[in-house]
Amino acid sequence: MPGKLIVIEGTDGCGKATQSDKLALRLMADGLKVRKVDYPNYQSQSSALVRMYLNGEFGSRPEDVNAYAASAFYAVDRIASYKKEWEEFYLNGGIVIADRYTTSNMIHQAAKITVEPDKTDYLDWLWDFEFNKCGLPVPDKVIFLAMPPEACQELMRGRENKAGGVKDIHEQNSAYLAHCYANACDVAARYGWYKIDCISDGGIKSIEEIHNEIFSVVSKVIGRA
Ligand SMILES: Nc1ncnc2c1ncn2[C@@H]1O[C@H](COP(=O)(O)OP(=O)(O)OP(=O)(O)O)[C@@H](O)[C@H]1O
Ligand SMILES: Cc1cn([C@H]2C[C@H](O)[C@@H](COP(=O)(O)O)O2)c(=O)[nH]c1=O
Repeated sequence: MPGKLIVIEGTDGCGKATQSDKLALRLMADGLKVRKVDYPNYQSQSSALVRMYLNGEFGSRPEDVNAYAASAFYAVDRIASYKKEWEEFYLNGGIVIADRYTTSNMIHQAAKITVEPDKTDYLDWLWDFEFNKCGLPVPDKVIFLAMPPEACQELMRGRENKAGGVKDIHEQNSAYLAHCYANACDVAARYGWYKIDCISDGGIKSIEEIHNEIFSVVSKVIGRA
């Protein structure tokens, strides 16, 4: 019987790695069969086209590659990782914690499409493509870290740059990231994602506070509440 797939989502720098690592470690410490995956899978050759895109080799603006083409790059990387790294584990009952998933295409690629019905058409296409046609599992729960763009910028400034000082074409474009955040709020509501408001009383909630909220939601999903 398949296990569970839990996705931690949000815009760039909102705390996904921090929270997904913490969650996976806590579940493992509780003796559960857990695996953590993250996307893009930069270490794998399967992410070559994603890396070329984010490095600006197809154009320096996100919209230089349309939502459908860019989504296909990311989907191919995910399929390779699923087949090689976690399909068997998941189908045999393992719990998979994903830092980003198909849901990142919903946030960052759907943001390129501003008119209706084009955006809904794209979202329907993406669902059918990744889950029905390509056979990736549908998440049991998507937890959306609602961290506004200014707060994400603050967190990313405080972090050592992931790529040795070089920002990718999404990170270089603060207007695009702000637009992705607005789109993420819309998509989260459409798909019933669990939304965590990461700001309270004008400040960013602590890592521990956000973790406890995530843990309580996930405990219900895995039947441990
Ligand atoms: N709630 C928080 N309060 C304070 N600092 C935080 C919080 N959450 C994360 N951080 C810090 O913010 C930085 C960015 O967090 P993290 O790397 O987890 O984000 P991310 O969403 O995975 O980033 P990316 O989208 O670039 O992969 C890190 O230095 C992390 O320690
Ligand atoms: C998995 C995935 C990612 N993206 C976007 C989201 C980010 O802007 C970049 C990846 O950068 P990170 O900071 O290294 O996480 O790519 C996307 O558009 N679609 C996806 O499926």
